[in-house]
Amino acid sequence: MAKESQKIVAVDQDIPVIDMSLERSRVSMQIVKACETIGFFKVVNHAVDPDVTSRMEQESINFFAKPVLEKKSVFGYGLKDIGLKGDIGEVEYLLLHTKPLVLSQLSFGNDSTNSAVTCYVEAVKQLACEILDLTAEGLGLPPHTFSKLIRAVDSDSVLRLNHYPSSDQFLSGAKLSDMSVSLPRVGFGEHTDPQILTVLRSNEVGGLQVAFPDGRWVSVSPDPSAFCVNVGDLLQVMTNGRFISVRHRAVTTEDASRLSMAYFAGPSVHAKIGPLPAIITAADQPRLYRTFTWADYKKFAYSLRLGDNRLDIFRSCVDDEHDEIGS
Ligand SMILES: O=C(O)CCC(=O)C(=O)O
Ligand SMILES: [Fe+2]
Repeated sequence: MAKESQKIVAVDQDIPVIDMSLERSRVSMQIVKACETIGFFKVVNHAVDPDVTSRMEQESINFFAKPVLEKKSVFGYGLKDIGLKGDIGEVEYLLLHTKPLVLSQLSFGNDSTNSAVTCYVEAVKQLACEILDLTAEGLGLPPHTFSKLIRAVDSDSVLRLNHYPSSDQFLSGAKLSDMSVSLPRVGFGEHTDPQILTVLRSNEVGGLQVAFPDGRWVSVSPDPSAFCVNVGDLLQVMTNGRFISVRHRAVTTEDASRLSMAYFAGPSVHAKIGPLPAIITAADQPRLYRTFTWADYKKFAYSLRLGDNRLDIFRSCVDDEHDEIGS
């Protein structure tokens, strides 16, 4: 039996759904509240053109329908192995760097693929920056405090396409006659996202679950017209722990395959990340994290398992650092 702390609720009525068309100050307050209480929310009535999303989705479907050998020849493709430390899941994925030059010369698909990916990345980047600007405003910070890190020419943001096959097509080779396939399978194990902010869109098949501070795992109902947004580790650090980098996971339970497209908005590898002085001063709080570069953080994160807590090592022991953050 599931422990109380791991209880799953079937509905996601506790997940904030933020209507981006509402009055700006209201949206910004709602975003800040969601980031502080859960670290996760959905946005609707956003500015991403549905045609741009559909084209990206179709390119993803086309890619995952290719023979495995062909997919394996594409840089960034992964089958079941997540990271380098032995984590596995019922997932195949394609990880793409979002630098314009990389996107204009993809090693799969054709010109139309390149254009679909470029347009989608631009659209979700705009959305991530808009959400981050609203976040900064809600915190009383200069509007571009966070988004300037994403807009930097050498921003290290990535797009990951995840494909979770239906339960009758498990990658592990299990068959429907196998009783265990009716149980949820781990698609993408429990983790936090390392970057600043994640903007994720999925098809109509569910599977994403988020951990609430009270210990519940809440299943997120799929809505292809919405985007799921979650706080990443770096935003937790920059807000000195005021925002929660939410733990989440994806399970496969349905007889249909799930496709998710996650844009991870990150800074340049050289960017210095640490609690923002304005946040520490405003809350009159001790500084919880030391300053580090995104390169330092990534190097350390690669040495850990997917579900490990990566932030503890960056906890502050001293209170005397005043490096310029985000430079
Ligand atoms: O597919 C999902 O809904 C979750 C994927 C995810 O958490 C990730 O790619 O980091
Ligand atoms: Fe994630």
